[in-house]
Amino acid sequence: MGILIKGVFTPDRKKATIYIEENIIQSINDEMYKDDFVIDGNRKLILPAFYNTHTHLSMSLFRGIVEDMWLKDWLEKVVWPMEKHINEEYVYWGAMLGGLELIRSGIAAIADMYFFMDKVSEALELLGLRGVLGTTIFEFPSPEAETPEDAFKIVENFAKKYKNRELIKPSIAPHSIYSCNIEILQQAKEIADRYGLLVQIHLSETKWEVYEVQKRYGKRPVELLESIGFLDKNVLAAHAVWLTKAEIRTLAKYDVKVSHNPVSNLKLASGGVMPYPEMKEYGVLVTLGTDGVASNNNFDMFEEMKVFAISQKNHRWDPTIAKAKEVFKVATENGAKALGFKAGRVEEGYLADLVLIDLNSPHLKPFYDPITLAVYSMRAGDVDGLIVNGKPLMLNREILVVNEDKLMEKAERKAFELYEKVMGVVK
Ligand SMILES: CSC[C@H]1O[C@@H](n2cnc3c(O)ncnc32)[C@H](O)[C@@H]1O
Ligand SMILES: [Zn+2]
Repeated sequence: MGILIKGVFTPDRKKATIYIEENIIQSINDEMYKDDFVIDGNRKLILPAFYNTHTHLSMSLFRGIVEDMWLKDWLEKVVWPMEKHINEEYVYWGAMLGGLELIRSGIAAIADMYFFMDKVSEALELLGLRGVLGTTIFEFPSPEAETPEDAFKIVENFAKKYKNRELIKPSIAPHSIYSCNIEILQQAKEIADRYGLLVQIHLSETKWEVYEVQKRYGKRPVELLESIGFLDKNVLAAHAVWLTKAEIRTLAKYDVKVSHNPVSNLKLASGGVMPYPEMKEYGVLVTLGTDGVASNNNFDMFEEMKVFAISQKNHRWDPTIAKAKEVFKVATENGAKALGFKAGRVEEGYLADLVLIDLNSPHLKPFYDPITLAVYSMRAGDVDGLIVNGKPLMLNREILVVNEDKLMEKAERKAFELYEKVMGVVK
C-alpha cells in the first residue's frame, strides 16, 4: 500500500497530490491510486527533509551542562571528563532523546560522530531515521576503546555488520588532527578505503587548532592532510572555518565535502564565519550541520539556515550572499549528496524523505515564497509531519514510532544520573 498526500503545497507553491510507494516519490499529480493511506495536505506545505551533516546525537544528554567556554576548555574541563563515564546505556538514551528532536525538527538523516555506534544505530532504526555513523578515533583512550587499534577493530566489525542496512551507513571518525597523530589518520583512511566508508573529521574549527598543527608539523591543517594522502571525495570535514584560499582550492581539488556549523561556531566563538563565498566559487560541496546540542543547543535546521544566511551576509557586508534558495539546497540536497542518498528534492524518483509544515501560523503569512519562508521565518515547531524512507514517523504533530513522554522521562533521568557522577547532585 502506498501513501497519498492530497492537496498539499509544493516548494514551488503549487497544489499537488503526491504518491509514495516503497520508499520513493512515485508521482506528483497523477490521480491513479486506490487502497492508499491518505494524508490530508490541506493548509500544509511539503518540503524535502533536512540532512544534518554534523552531529553528536548522544550528547543530547549534555544539553546545557557546559556553557560559555572556549572549545579547548569545553572539551578538556567538562566534556571529556563527563565522557569518561559514558557507556552503551547513556549513548542509547542520548540517541533516543536526540532522535525524537530530529523527528520534531524535520531531519531525516544525520552524519554522526561518537562512540558505541551499535547503540546509536539501534535507536535510529527504532525511530526510523537515517544515520551515517562514525566511531570516533583518538590517539588516547576513548570511552569505548583503550587504544586506537581497539577502536579500529570496532569500526571494522561495525562496517561488516551494517554493510547492507537500509537506514544506517557505517563511517569512521578520526576526531581531529590535534587528537590523532599522522599514523592514526593514515590508518583510519586505509580502513575507510578498504570498507568504502565516509571519513568524518573536525577540521580547522578554531585558530588554536591551526596554530597547534603548524607548531607540530610546520603545515596548515589542509596542507598536512593533503601531504599524508588523506583527502578525497569520501572525506566530510566538519566546521572548516580557518582556511586560506589555497586550502579551499585543495579541498575543491579532492572533492572533499564540508559541513558548515554556523550556530556552534558562533556560540563557541570559533572564529565565526566559514569562507562560504570562496567555497562556492572554487566548487566545494557545502552542507549544513548543527553539531551536538552541547554546543548549539538544539537540532533546529531552520535556525541553522537562517544563521548561516545572515552571518555570511553580515560578515561580507553583502546581503546578496547566501540567498535563501541556495541555503535551502545546502541544508537538503547538498547534504543528501554528501552522504550518498538520492534525496533532498520533492521530485519523482527521489527518496521519500519529506517534511510537512503547518502553514496555519501568523509568522507564515502571507504565504508568498515557501523557500524564503523556510529559511527566514520557520522554526522546528512548525514541523507537522515527517516521512523518512517512505514511512511516516510523525503526523499531525503526533510521534508515531515511540511513546514520547516515557522516552523523555527516561532520557532525562539518565542525563541527571550521568551528571551527578561527575558534577554532583542536580538541584
Ligand atoms: C569525534 S566526535 C566525538 C568527540 O568529539 C567531541 N566534540 C563534540 N563537539 C566537538 C567540536 O565541535 N569540536 C571538537 N570536538 C567535539 C565529543 O565530545 C567527543 O569527545
Ligand atoms: Zn563536532
